[in-house]
Amino acid sequence: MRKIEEVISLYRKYGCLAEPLKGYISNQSKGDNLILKTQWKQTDLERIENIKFSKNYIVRNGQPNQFEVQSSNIVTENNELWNKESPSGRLNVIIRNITTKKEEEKQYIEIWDHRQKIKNYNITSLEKHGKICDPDGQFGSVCWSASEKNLLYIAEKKKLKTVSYFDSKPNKDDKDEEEKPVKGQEHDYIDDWGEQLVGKTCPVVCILDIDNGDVKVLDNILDNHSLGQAVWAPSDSGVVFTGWKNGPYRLGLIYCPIRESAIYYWDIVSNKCERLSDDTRCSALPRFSPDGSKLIYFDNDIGGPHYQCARLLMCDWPSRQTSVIVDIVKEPTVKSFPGFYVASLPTKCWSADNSRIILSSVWRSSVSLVVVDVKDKTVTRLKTNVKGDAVLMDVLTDKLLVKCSALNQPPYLAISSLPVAGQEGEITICPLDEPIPVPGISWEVQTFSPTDRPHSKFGALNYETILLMPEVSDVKPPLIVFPHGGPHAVFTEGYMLYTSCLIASGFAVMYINYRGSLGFGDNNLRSLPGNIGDQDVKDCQAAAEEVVNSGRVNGDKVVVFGGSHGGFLTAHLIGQYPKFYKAACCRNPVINLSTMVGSTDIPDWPFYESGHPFDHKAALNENILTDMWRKSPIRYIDQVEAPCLIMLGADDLRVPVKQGREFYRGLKARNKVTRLISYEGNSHPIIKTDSQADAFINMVEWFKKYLQ
Ligand SMILES: CC(=O)N[C@@H](C)C(=O)N[C@@H](C)C(=O)N[C@@H](C)C(=O)O
Repeated sequence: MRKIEEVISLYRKYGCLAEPLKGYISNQSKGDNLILKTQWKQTDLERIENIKFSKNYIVRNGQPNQFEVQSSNIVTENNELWNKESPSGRLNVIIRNITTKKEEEKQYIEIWDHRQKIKNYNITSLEKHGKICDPDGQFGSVCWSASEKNLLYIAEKKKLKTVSYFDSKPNKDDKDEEEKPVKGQEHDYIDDWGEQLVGKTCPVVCILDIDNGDVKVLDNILDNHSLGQAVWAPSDSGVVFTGWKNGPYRLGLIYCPIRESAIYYWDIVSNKCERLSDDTRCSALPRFSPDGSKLIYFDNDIGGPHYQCARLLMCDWPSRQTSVIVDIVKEPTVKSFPGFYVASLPTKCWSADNSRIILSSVWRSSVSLVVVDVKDKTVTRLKTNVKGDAVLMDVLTDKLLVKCSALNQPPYLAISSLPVAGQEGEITICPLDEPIPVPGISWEVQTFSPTDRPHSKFGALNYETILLMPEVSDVKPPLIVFPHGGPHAVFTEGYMLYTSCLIASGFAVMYINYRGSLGFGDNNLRSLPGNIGDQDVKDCQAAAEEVVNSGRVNGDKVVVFGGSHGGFLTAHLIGQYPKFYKAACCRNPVINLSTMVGSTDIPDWPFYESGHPFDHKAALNENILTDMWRKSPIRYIDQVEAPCLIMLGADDLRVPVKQGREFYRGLKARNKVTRLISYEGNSHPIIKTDSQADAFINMVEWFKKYLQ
């Protein structure tokens, strides 16, 4: 293992690489020449901040899949919330966040042509709505009308002004009723959508008239709903959007596409709103075909596992007839299509001839490009000529802009071509910049079939691990067992900074996609709820023992690391197998399911994952309390021997700091070696520039100390 000074310099090197955030193929692209507009981020550890910059490319499409690339100069922008060109490519909109000298936050919508800024609207001063939602966020979207006369965006609904009962400022009589401030409600609790959506209470659809700056706010078209993901309907006849039901109270929405939601259409002429999707399902991610004849979206159950296998549906726009294009896949084979697991979709995801959809989806332990023919409802995996994950960023005239990465390869952008229908086999990825891999990392995916522990309902299911090894190691490396969180999430063959730095520091790392992970079929995913703390723990331990018994790692130097549900598994593993692990590090761990219920933004999660039904009226009782305790790591705290480092995001609403603190106190009271680090300004993900770097070095130091 490297010295800590070397680990720090490794992190400085790999932790500050530029990473592509988003990009699109410009509508100005013509024939052979593609114009790509991309936005990047880069960590600056000296300034302790993430900077953002844009980069444009001209790609000449010579021979098929042979592209000549020129990249433009780099322009930095940190206050740009979004930059999107109009359908013709003639105009660009920039939504800008400005903090004034008086520390006021103002938002502007700027319209640019090829020469200069031609309009600049101070949206905040209009006082028509609250803050504009991040277009990349849960609710966000920014969409030009086909006419290029209007811009669709999502903003927080305007909140009532409130004043004290003792406010003596005279009420201006000219104010209409809803403008008059309300007395005595300044301290009312305002329900919001929870983790990373604090203050997001009721987003609404807004329409800006590009020419005169008027803003129309659609804040009364759908009662008691939050609106988002809005797109223009064909011929700008109205707006299609996703509506999430607000009441009776909101449950955390991020990472939880199971909150009651439906797809709606608001007609601009009638001002009427109609629901397009099934109100017994959760629907989201509406996308029109280029000719406007078809609308697709995804749906899954309301409630249940927080990520699920989703259905792909298509609405024939003229007739509004809706059909299922791709259904849930309950039990795929190791090689077959495992179903759709989609957290987001690029704005454009259709082939030029309106017959196919292209997207990225989890496919066992990787993220793959997938093509769906909406006529014959076939699903084809697009294999690429590079290892790792391929995430679709944009499609235009059957050219694909793809974000690629691998376990040893930081993310880069590439261009490729969609094969003709029926011949979707392997595609050639053409990088826009020369990929620079992290040297010395090899890996292999292993499949486990725990036939000795079949699931009571679904029988023999399998799961996978990814074992990453340092290529150059004169001794058997120590092993970090690394289960993912969720639990309905997955570790894939894409790049992760922490992992590449751990390997480069001399550790072996084993990702564990235990049963219940995404990408292995719906039955696999649903096998875990009700069995957490047992099935997932045993899956992790079986995999860890297998790799130790294989002699490839130093079995006397095994440690474990995990975040959130991965932290839950970490705490379980050191409690249930106290002699096996020499040290542990858990980030925002779930420690006690019953005490999580009253403080998390997702109280349905501890109920559902421990096998108990949930609705908004759900309350703990003696039976549930006992069962939750039995499934929680706190149950095994007396057995813990491994020194345990606990890292918390001080603002975490998902797994509140009380969980980690409960574990810390229990360990301290039992004279166990433990340390708790609380990172201010971080929520569930500990990703602030300095915090993320500090957490990594502290974790490596902790492991090195107890592996000596
Ligand atoms: C997949 C997922 O994130 N599920 C949500 C319900 C969730 O936030 N789960 C947390 C308990 C968790 O484990 N989150 C993981 C993904 C993490 O590492 O933050």
